[in-house]
Amino acid sequence: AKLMKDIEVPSDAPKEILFEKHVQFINEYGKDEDNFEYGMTDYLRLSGMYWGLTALELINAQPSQCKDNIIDYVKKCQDTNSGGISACTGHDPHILHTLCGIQILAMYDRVDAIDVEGVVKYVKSLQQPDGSFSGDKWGEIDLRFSFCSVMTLSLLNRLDAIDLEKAIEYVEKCKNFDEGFGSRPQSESHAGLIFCGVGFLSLVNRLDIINRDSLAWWLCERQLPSGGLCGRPEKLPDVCYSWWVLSSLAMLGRLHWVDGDSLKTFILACQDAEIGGFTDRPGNVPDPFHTIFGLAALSLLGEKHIQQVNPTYCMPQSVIERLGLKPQILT
Ligand SMILES: COc1ccc(S(=O)(=O)N2Cc3cc(-c4ccc(C=O)o4)ccc3N(Cc3cncn3C)C[C@H]2Cc2ccc(O)cc2)cc1
Ligand SMILES: [Zn+2]
Repeated sequence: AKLMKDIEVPSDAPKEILFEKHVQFINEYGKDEDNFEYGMTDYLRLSGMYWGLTALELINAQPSQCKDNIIDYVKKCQDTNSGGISACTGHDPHILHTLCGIQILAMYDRVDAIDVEGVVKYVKSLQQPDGSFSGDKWGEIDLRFSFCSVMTLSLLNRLDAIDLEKAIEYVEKCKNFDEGFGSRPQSESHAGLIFCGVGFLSLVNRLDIINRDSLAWWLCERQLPSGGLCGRPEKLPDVCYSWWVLSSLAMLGRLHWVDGDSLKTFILACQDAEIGGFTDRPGNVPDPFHTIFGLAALSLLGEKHIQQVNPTYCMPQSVIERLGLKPQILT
């Protein structure tokens, strides 16, 4: 039989959630100027802020930065003539960072702080004649950008601004024979893109397009003996795939098909006991990206000391309810 690539969960790995360590890790991340992280993550600063701030919100902790400074930073990242939002002042706007900026403002109920019409104009400008979306003015097309565009507009209650039927038509073209999704039509199925495809259809109430049990089966096939989930066959487990696979299963009403106990053990083992935060797999370097997806996955697995997370938006359920948003979830 083919040897399955997997890892061993170390026996001395953490077995409970190190809440205080994670608060410290997020609040101190990237502060220390001479450590390599500082300059490295300029190009994804606003995304890093969304990942860190949402992690803190889910574990009921406060950011060390005051909320007005955070709001002001998002405002400073909005590009006046395109309306798009950049990761960092002086960088080009991109839909990935535009979404993160809107997610941060929505979480703090401060969407009024920026030029909403400008954001709507920017997202509209990204839609192509075939219904697809580019990520920015340079024109790269990816299913991720369809998902981020529609999520951004749904948070602003402005889905009327785009050709939704064409957008849905394009996403249907990205569905593969295994019911999974890739970046573009005929691209290989990958758990991260499946999350984008399922999330998009959840936002537009069209999960009927998917053969639910075939896709749920493909997703559960990603679980390895270590309990961890991987993104494609023959790949190593990684905690962020816990989120892409679990949230997709949650939207499809098949979360119970995965072995939650062994997955929880794997996720807990990805915590850094020294400095806090989650890594992609036990023993590696923690970062805010894997921290939010580790905590959000634990929330989906029913961890009672973590706030309920919405599987479609990866935001606190209380925020989605306050905004009156009802993404489709199959039961
Ligand atoms: C460290 O190497 C990378 C590689 C890709 C990226 S990415 O921006 O294209 N991206 C998100 C991502 C972020 C981090 C990270 C490090 C520090 C911080 C601070 O907040 O965030 C790390 C990885 C990462 N990846 C790569 C990855 C994760 N697991 C496996 N891999 C190969 C994902 C990548 C794509 C992406 C996914 C979701 C999303 O909302 C935005 C981008 C960033 C750093
Ligand atoms: Zn990862």
